[in-house]
Amino acid sequence: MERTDDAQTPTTTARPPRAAPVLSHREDADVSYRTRKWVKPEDLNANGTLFGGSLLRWIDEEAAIYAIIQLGNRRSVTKLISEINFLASAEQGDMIEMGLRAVSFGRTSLTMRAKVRNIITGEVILTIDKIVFVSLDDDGNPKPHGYTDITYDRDRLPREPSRGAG
Ligand SMILES: CC(=O)SCCNC(=O)CCNC(=O)[C@H](O)C(C)(C)COP(=O)(O)OP(=O)(O)OC[C@H]1O[C@@H](n2cnc3c(N)ncnc32)[C@H](O)[C@@H]1OP(=O)(O)O
Repeated sequence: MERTDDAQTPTTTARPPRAAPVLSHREDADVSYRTRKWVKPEDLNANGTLFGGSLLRWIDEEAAIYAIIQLGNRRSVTKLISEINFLASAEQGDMIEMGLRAVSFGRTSLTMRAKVRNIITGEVILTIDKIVFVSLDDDGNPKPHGYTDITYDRDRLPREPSRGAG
């Protein structure tokens, strides 16, 4: 039986060669870039470009680790992710980097902004104005974290005496 257009496997159209973009190393005005990812076949959507769900999973994990370090509490959970604006995409083999910055510290929460860019094309893939994480107590209720600004060290990480001791 002849295949219809809808049934065809998507193919990636070759990008015309272009000069490598000059990206600032790890910082821009909005965020500090942290984790880089390589776009693999399992990360693609039916259009043959980066699947938004994969990207959101990576960002949520990145934000969770950032919040845990900033709030000094492993029980920090995603409360809110604001509008996600997909501006560009990435193809198999591209490398992307994810950036975050703390915007404000509340009593129990931390608000961050996120940006993802394509290292190969230099394009911004998405921006998220607000990602809110909440610090929880052992009963799962919001717990005051006591912090008002960013730490650049690992000094808030909760210590577990039974682990890592000589
Ligand atoms: C890493 C992960 O993937 S975690 C998995 C996904 N996340 C979850 O499962 C969390 C499920 N949600 C919950 O358990 C609850 O909503 C909780 C415990 C997080 C919060 O409960 P709430 O009843 O909203 O708590 P409460 O009203 O006290 O608000 C807690 C904080 O969140 C903030 N907050 C609550 N709702 C919002 C909102 N819509 N937008 C922004 N901030 C909000 C509050 O301002 C408060 O911050 P502050 O103390 O710094 O002022």
